[in-house]
Amino acid sequence: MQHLIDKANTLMEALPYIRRFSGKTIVIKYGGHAMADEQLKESFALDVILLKSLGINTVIVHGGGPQINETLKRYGIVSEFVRGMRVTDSETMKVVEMVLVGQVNREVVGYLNQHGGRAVGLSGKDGTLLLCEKMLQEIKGDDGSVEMVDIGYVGNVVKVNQELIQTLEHGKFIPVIAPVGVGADGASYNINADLVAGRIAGALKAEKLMLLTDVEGVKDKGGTLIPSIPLADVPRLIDDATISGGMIPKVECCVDALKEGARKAHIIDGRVRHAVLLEIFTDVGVGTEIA
Ligand SMILES: Nc1ncnc2c1ncn2[C@@H]1O[C@H](COP(=O)(O)OP(=O)(O)O)[C@@H](O)[C@H]1O
Ligand SMILES: CC(=O)N[C@@H](CCC(=O)OP(=O)(O)O)C(=O)O
Repeated sequence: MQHLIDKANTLMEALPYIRRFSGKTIVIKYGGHAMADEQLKESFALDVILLKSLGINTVIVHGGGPQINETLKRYGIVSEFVRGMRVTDSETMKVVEMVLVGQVNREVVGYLNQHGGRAVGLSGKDGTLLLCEKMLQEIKGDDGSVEMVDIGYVGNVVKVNQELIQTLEHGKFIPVIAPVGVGADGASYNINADLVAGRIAGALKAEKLMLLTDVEGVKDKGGTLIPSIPLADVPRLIDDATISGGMIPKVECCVDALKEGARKAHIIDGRVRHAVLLEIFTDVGVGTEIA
């Protein structure tokens, strides 16, 4: 009997969170590493469908970095990153679009729908969902000098067509967005998926932005998880290299989303089954909150 009471208690623990989030928007960035195996993909799909059934508007932005790497390798194209952004020439851009829009997006939509969801796949080009401009990357030299580097077809989001997302939400659909945007000239741009999720969360004034990744959260130099990072500490943690590589766009996009009006931002471990539910519906929370 006790285990049944424990189950009921667990459900009751979720009640205040259901009340708080019902009718609100949560933006989830589903990283390429978090799609590691079949069980994880299934638990992610079920989590999202549960949120939607509880009346929580859920918007998915997916990544696909490892999947792009695999295909580029097959084509013999070498790829490098500058501060977590892939240097993207026109040949690389074709592969990025093919993998993100033609493969990963289809797969995420397929999983959600197969488990009973009403997912609709979009790229940032559909309905000009993500209008972009070319991003230049800032490189700081050891002498304190700053150089702006052209990294090709890498985009910064200048405008989000939030009306398109809201139309889908009102129709009870789950938007699943591939991080490929369009420039004013019609060119395709590769956008870091964290950045897209952050801009969408900001534009929608989301209740929560969740970035699912392949580590427990943000760690200090000793490798210990930092549960909460105040906004003001982020530049220092990047400057002293506590935060590096792919974690830089993650924390920066959390900061941007919060400044734009999103209420909370979390970086959590997508390798844990039901990570999304644990973060939203339990008192403990998981990962790192940028506060
Ligand atoms: N302070 C830090 N805490 C945790 N991970 C960090 C930190 N600094 C850099 N990283 C790196 O960032 C990676 C996550 O970024 P990335 O590989 O781009 O993830 P994703 O594919 O989920 O977007 C981690 O696997 C880790 O190697
Ligand atoms: C500009 C840039 O770096 N774009 C990313 C887009 C995919 C992505 O962000 O995927 P993950 O979240 O799985 O890393 C890339 O080309 O890998």
